[in-house]
Amino acid sequence: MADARSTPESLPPAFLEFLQENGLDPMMYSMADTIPRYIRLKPGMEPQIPEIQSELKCHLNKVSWLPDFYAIPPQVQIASSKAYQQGKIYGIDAASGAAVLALDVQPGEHVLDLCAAPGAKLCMLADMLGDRGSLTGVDVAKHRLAACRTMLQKYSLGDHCRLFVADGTSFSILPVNSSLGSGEGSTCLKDNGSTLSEWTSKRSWKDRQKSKKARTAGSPHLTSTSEPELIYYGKHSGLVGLCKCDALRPSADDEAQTSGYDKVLVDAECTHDGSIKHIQKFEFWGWKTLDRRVLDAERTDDLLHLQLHLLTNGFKLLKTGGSLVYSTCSLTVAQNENVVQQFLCKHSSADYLVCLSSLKLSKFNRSALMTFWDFFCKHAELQKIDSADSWPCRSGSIFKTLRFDPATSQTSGLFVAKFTKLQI
Ligand SMILES: C[S@@+](CC[C@H](N)C(=O)[O-])C[C@H]1O[C@@H](n2cnc3c(N)ncnc32)[C@H](O)[C@@H]1O
Repeated sequence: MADARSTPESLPPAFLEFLQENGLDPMMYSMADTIPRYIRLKPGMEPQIPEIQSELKCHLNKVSWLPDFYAIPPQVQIASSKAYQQGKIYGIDAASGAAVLALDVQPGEHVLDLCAAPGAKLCMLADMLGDRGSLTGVDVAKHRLAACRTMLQKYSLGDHCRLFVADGTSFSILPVNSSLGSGEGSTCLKDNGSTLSEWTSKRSWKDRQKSKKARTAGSPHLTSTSEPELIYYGKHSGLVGLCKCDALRPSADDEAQTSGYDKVLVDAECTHDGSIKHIQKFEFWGWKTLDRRVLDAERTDDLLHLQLHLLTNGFKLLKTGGSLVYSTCSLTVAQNENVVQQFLCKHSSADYLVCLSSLKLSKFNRSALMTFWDFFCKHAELQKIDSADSWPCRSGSIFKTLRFDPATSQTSGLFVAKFTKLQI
């Protein structure tokens, strides 16, 4: 890392402009050397703490509000340690751990992680699930999903998991033991030869060309017509009889009501401005790679549109009574509270028009809201995150939403909102 203290003067003008537009304080990027690094210890490894401490040459400070998390000094590198290589620890920010904990996953549940890669949250979800239930990870980027598979295997957490390369805005495959079985409305994905073959995080020439094409076309994700590609399944993930519900068909909503996932995590694509480590990487690579196009995606509504669609589809795949957590590592209001508000606007007829008129919406978002209105009637509700009472975070500007930031939480920035699906 070049220097772990990006001062406001050292940040590139395009990024400073983005921060200013969003009322964010550039000073937080100078806090990197005062915020600890966090690791998660695989449950059951507690007796090995003294050995891990002596190997990392630092004390593991238990994070009192987050089980299995430890804070270590920010300069300690874990990648070359045996504890890391042998799958006893992995790096994950405490705020990310909180987003996963907010889902309150219970053994035996069916869980969907709609933007799963590179997979730290997926691993924690798999750990919470234990040896019952199922975990489905989805990501649009195949090479990033490769990292998920590597992590699941390294930490021996893959038995109940399956991974799909798919667009989370249209993904429609229900949990494995869905009551729909393999009858009408279900689909059985076949091994196309590449599914079961070993593949690595190295991307093929064809893949690279595909993403290059997508980037040139200004679209970081697959077209909604692309079929999901199953690229990993654990031996207890129940591959056969995959049930699909047509995510865009209103009646499919009924299928998901009873056969959907118990818990859904939508850790949406965002500008990553709340992640100090992410921003530092650009400093290391040279600021030029901090592409203004990524930041501009917020301005042009592309990203906000993607976030709203990911949240909407995740909610569609949720079972009645289930919970969904929406999180981003951006600190902007546009990618967090505004997305939540737009989403909620679709659920209460009383609030709907008031909301719609109060929001500064582009023509596109306004018509998208009108389209979705038919599909959702009063069955989403923001839920209080009970365990958060002891968390070092603050409330977002919408009641029951939470915000972590370096100054308040000694963590990276993260926004968390939890919804429940009510019976209608
Ligand atoms: C913030 S990262 C997720 C981090 C991940 N949850 C973790 O803990 O490691 C956002 C992810 O969303 C993925 N993504 C972007 N657009 C998507 C889409 N349309 N459908 C599914 N995933 C998408 C990106 O490839 C990226 O891996």
